[in-house]
Amino acid sequence: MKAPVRVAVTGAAGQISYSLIFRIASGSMLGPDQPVILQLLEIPPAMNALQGVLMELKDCAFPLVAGVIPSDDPNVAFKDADFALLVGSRPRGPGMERSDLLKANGAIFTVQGKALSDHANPDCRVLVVGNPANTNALILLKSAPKLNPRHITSMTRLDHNRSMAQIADKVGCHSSDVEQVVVWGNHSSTQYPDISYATAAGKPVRTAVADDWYKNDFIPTVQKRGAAIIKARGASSAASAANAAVEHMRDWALGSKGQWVSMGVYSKGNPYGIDEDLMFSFPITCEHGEWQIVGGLDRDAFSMDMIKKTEQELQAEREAIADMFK
Ligand SMILES: NC(=O)C1=CN([C@@H]2O[C@H](COP(=O)(O)OP(=O)(O)OC[C@H]3O[C@@H](n4cnc5c(N)ncnc54)[C@H](O)[C@@H]3O)[C@@H](O)[C@H]2O)C=CC1
Ligand SMILES: O=C([O-])CC(=O)C(=O)O
Repeated sequence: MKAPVRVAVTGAAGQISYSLIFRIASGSMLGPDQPVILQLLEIPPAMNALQGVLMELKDCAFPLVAGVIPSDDPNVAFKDADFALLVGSRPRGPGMERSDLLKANGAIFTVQGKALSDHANPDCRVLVVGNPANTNALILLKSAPKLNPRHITSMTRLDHNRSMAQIADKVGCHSSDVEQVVVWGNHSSTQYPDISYATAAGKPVRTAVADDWYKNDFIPTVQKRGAAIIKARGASSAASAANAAVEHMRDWALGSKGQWVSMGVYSKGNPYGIDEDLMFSFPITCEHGEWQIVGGLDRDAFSMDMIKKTEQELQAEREAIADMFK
């Protein structure tokens, strides 16, 4: 057995965490030979609900759980953390855009960025899930000077997985046979799910589907899937979001085995000429605990236009938080 690693999860009594924590504890994220110490952060009014989660966690008797530390203090929850999954923040309701949450949630990420910087393992790998995830991650990056900017990421894996599933339905294959999907930009309704390089069972997808389906059905379906789930469930996606978080961290830590994944990463030094001070989702491969952007992809005029729109939205979100860093 390996030595335990410390995994911090915020919003630990919320909807996403109710799936996420149990998946991490079972070994789905870091592997069946990796014990974990779970460090679970909540706000004081939710500490009772968190006690219930702890009771259930105990009742699972997971062999890989080497300790559980619940806290309402980020300085305690992030102490020596090797991985941090930042879920805790308000979800949107019907009719809202995720960027409407910036005012309510942005401040959380200055406080938690500082706490991570001061107390976590300096190599800590961070995933921001709470919305608006890209710009919250940018706030965190700017608040956490002791962390490696390459180790702060935001989640677009759910959009990536949604894209694979939509393509599989359309061409009639299994979603696991779909490869080389890319989600560019923001986890928002401007995101660009790009099938230009995608294959399904080894065959190019772009020529197998009609242009009209791609542009007028697939792209809006993926862009608005979160809102469709809120409409159907009366609450935002939780189990699929937890699954995406597990897969994001798993592939980052253990390698994507040559597969392309989508991750929001700091854009500094990116090969596509994107503004260099954004958290932007790119095509990524992971190896040995580090990510690399897949370079050298040709983008046609349609793709360039879609990428520009999502970049501009992220620039506007950055403008909206500029006052926090004056
Ligand atoms: N990036 C993505 O793909 C996705 C992101 N999300 C986002 O994830 C976030 C969480 O969603 P749910 O779990 O469904 O919400 P939820 O409301 O069920 O749970 C959020 C939890 O965070 C806690 N919390 C609030 N402020 C906190 C703080 N400062 N520190 C620690 N905990 C805090 C709350 O007490 C609550 O228990 C939302 O912002 C949602 O929009 C949801 C789905 C996908
Ligand atoms: O749409 C939302 O607010 C929740 C979310 O981020 C998603 O399901 O992609």
